[in-house]
Amino acid sequence: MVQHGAKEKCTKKPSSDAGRKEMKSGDGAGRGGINDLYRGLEGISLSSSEPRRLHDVSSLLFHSKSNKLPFRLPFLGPISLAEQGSIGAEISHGRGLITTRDVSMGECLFVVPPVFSADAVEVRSRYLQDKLEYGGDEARAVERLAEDQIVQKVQSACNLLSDEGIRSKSSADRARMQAFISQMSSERVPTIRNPDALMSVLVANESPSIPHNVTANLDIDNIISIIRRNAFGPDFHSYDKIAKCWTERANSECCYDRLLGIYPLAAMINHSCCPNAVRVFGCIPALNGKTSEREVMIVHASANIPKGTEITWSYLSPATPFAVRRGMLSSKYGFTCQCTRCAKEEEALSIAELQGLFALADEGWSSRGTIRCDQGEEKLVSSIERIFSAKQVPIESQRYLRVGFALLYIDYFNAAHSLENDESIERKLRIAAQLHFSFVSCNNASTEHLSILHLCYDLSSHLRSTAMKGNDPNVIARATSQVRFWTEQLKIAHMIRFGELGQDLENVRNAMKHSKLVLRNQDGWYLAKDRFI
Ligand SMILES: C[S@@+](CC[C@H](N)C(=O)[O-])C[C@H]1O[C@@H](n2cnc3c(N)ncnc32)[C@H](O)[C@@H]1O
Repeated sequence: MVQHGAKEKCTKKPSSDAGRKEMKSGDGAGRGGINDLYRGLEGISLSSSEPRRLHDVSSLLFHSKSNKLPFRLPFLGPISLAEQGSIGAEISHGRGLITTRDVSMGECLFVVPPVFSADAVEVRSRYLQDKLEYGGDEARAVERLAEDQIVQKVQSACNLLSDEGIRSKSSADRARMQAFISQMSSERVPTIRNPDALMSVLVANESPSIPHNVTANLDIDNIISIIRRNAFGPDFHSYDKIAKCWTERANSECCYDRLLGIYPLAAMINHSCCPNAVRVFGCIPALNGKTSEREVMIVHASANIPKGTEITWSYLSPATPFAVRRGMLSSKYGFTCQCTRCAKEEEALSIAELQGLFALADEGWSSRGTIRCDQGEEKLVSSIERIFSAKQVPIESQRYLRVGFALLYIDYFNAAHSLENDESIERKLRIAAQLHFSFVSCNNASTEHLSILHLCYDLSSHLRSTAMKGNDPNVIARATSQVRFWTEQLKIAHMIRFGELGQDLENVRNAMKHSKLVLRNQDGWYLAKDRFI
């Protein structure tokens, strides 16, 4: 049961030390310029036979300064709340979200603002002020400052509500507090009697039916525990990168719009290692005379989802190897994942010859970004591919397994940028195609997937440039169709991640330009103008 009882002011000092849900980005140095990408797009038809989707979310992302919103917030698409044991819905654990009709890949499921969030500009200024005190743990310092800011905001809403004199004026605060409290651990919440009413609470709708005593039992430990279990961190970037950027660019503008936010509806989504939804964060224009832009979370379907199916996403990067995934899910979230991918990978673990490979995947994970792409690496990736086929691992299992080696593969493909001959580029492209299809099975349009697709685009356009220098029309036609294939894959992945991009070629170009800049450049995030990933 959500706790309602004696009101108490929150007085203890905030402090924090927990890790948070994060995704790792795949970085690498780019070869082909943006212009190559544009050239590859020329002549590619963007017309789609599918009907237009509910909302063109991309217009929200690309025209965020236009002061126009294509819909009202919160936008709730074809979703509903359900719980384990509900008739007609298979929920993996406790409460969860399901689709209320068949949903197509890329369709927007919901768009919500946070009920509480850390303001990046304020956290950055605190961080730069206190910098000397961090003793080498700058990443933790950024995380702690972000967390402390949310604690303070919750405390002040809480204290405001405890004040009898202003209680009647604070329905927005009451709604936010109610949404916040609804995230107390599932053992302490009731079964869902009225899914619509709970949905309303989770998105902080200001309803007169919200009780006045929502501040009950919310001491500092409760607040911190809710933040640590449910807040959404930087997602695409790590606190490490943010701290580095802030330190190195102390005199320039703040280059991260969001750090940490509380999204109670999104916190209802359960985990799967082969999920059917992805999230991105965006900024929407200020409304009603308010000056600052608002952060929003936008959730899309990353696969076709039949009506009544549970909506899931991955709490970890899909590129996390099996053993690491299992350990992290157990220690951080307290469960063992039972998804198809985990079952297939566990089965593969029983093949003796594959066990050495599992160890390699773990090693690649723990030394990510530091592995050098030399001849040894080439042998390593080739031998992974050879073992898969020699041991006749079923295609489905191969796909799941390959994603756990993604970091090794990404390093390997990055090495292709310094390659001397087209034959080896072609070989890499063939392997890349396998990895691309693997990502489609595990987590469409994840950061790592987009990174691989951009690399594939570069490799194929390099082959096409070489072909153009010769005079063989067949070779040129083949190379051109390869570029088109990868461009099309990129377009689809972008549509999944950022929603329906519409018929406007310019929107697709912008999305590709933006994510290529972010994914492939160490300074990408800083350089990118539209910060919506
Ligand atoms: C963010 S909450 C998800 C909503 C949760 N089901 C509820 O009722 O509040 C995360 C918690 O849900 C549970 N959970 C999420 N995904 C799960 C899965 N695939 N299998 C088992 N438990 C899961 C774990 O207890 C986890 O700590």
